[in-house]
Amino acid sequence: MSPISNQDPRAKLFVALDLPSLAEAERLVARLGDTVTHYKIGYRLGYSDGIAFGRELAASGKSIFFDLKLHDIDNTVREGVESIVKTGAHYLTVHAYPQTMKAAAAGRAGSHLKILAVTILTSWNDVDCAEAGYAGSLQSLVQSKAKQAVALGMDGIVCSAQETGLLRAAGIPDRVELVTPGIRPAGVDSGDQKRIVTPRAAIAGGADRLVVGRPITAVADPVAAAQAILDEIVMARG
Ligand SMILES: O=c1ccn([C@@H]2O[C@H](COP(=O)(O)O)[C@@H](O)[C@H]2O)c(=O)[nH]1
Repeated sequence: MSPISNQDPRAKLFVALDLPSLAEAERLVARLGDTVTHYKIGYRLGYSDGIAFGRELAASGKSIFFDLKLHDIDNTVREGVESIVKTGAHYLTVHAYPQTMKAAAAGRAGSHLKILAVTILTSWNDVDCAEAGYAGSLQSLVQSKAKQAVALGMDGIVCSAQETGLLRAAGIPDRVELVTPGIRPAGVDSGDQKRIVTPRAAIAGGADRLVVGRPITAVADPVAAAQAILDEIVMARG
């Protein structure tokens, strides 16, 4: 499979393979076929067969995003990132703590792996930030973490699509990708997500890539659900 252009709407959509088993993930990827070109592998699959599966998908031409949200002592983060580089994956997340981001930058040096810094989870709101001991508003936290991530050489920021305008206005440069989970088509259950945006509004508001799990993986017709989101992406671009 030749690499798809960034202008192709499929390059904007990462489907989160949060499935209970490798067999179910393989079945879903086969069913989605060429409709989906970008996949995210997180804790659920990553802690079982997901790393090997991601390596296989990357070799077959899919774009792979390991959402492992690393945060550990520097040496462990650096060595973990070095292992992920060897899988051929394209993206990896780390939590946006300065030491962790510096270690991740060292681990991926000289490779094509892009490191994304997770600011504040999209399942959090202001109350959750206060409960975790943060002072200041959620938006100001996202902004300061994003600025620090850019200063430390991160390639992208994970935030809600509610914050993309704010981040660009605050000077986050265009070369830094804004990757946004918490995407919900109109009328779809938000589940545990607290900062949700529709696919169309997210793209119109400046999100570079959307991360979508359950609205595609937990429905009767995942191909139709993915296609409807791709249609919204096209509509948003006018
Ligand atoms: O802030 C964050 C960071 C990561 N995620 C991940 O994205 C998907 C979203 O799945 P849905 O089923 O569409 O809610 C999931 O894998 C999360 O771990 C996030 O939601 N928010």
